[in-house]
Amino acid sequence: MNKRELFAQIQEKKSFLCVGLDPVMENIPKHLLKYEDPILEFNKQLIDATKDLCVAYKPNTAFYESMGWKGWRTLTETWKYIPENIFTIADAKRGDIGNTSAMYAETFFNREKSEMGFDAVTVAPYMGEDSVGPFLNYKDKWVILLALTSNSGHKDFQVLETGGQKLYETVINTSSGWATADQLMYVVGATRAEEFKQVRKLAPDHFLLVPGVGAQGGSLADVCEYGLNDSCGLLVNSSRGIIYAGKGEDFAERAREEALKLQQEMEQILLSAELI
Ligand SMILES: O=c1ccn([C@@H]2O[C@H](COP(=O)(O)O)[C@@H](O)[C@H]2O)c(=O)[nH]1
Repeated sequence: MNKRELFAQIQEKKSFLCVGLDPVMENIPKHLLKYEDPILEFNKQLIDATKDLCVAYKPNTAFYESMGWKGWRTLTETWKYIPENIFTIADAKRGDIGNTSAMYAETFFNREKSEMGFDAVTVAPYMGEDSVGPFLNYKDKWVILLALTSNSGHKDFQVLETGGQKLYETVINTSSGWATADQLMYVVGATRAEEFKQVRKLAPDHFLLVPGVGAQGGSLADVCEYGLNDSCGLLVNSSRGIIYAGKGEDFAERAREEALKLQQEMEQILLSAELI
């Protein structure tokens, strides 16, 4: 899905919500345990309940990888279940020397080989251009580079001054020369709302993937104050706040209610910004 198509989806659904699919077996409602793959069933019901309210799904691969080969199967089947017109993000935070990155890229992008064809993968910038390049070789796919993350540890490196600017600013400045805003997004945490003005100075046209709303306490309104651009430019993620809104048989309805609250807030924001 290209940038124009993504914005068209946002306008049609009046939403820039990304639902994070981060399931943990201990939190799966008990009545689903009778299924052969309870987590897949959980994900399917969540997708059915939210697919008209969101424009993206973001499974974090750690939640699947931790279950070994069965987890990879669940991830693959979850990806296959997501409707084709919804943007899919493998939150895998990969990046290695070139030939290894090429294998990571195949894992998430090469449907013929791995049976998964995500639209985007999250990538760590630390190893530099040759580690990101193999992902960018897939011209119809997206790289979402970690810039300013939502966790408290962001301060250990990302805001340190290097050559007169913060490290995350260097990441954006340098990497924006590697690909256009049609192929590159940045992760910027909702908990870093005070930095969005600066991020937008450096990356005016890029989409930003924004985790940290919901369980981590970030504010959608604060993010949007400076985060929006003329293509919306934001995919705002909530995982636990949506998928664990309810713990019983009505978990999917409760998840829908939480997703709806965010979608309705997003609709008002898009209207105020005259983007719909
Ligand atoms: O800076 C970052 C980068 C990634 N994440 C991931 O997003 C979700 C957030 O989940 P919540 O339950 O909504 O807190 C999760 O997969 C993180 O690993 C992030 O939070 N911050």
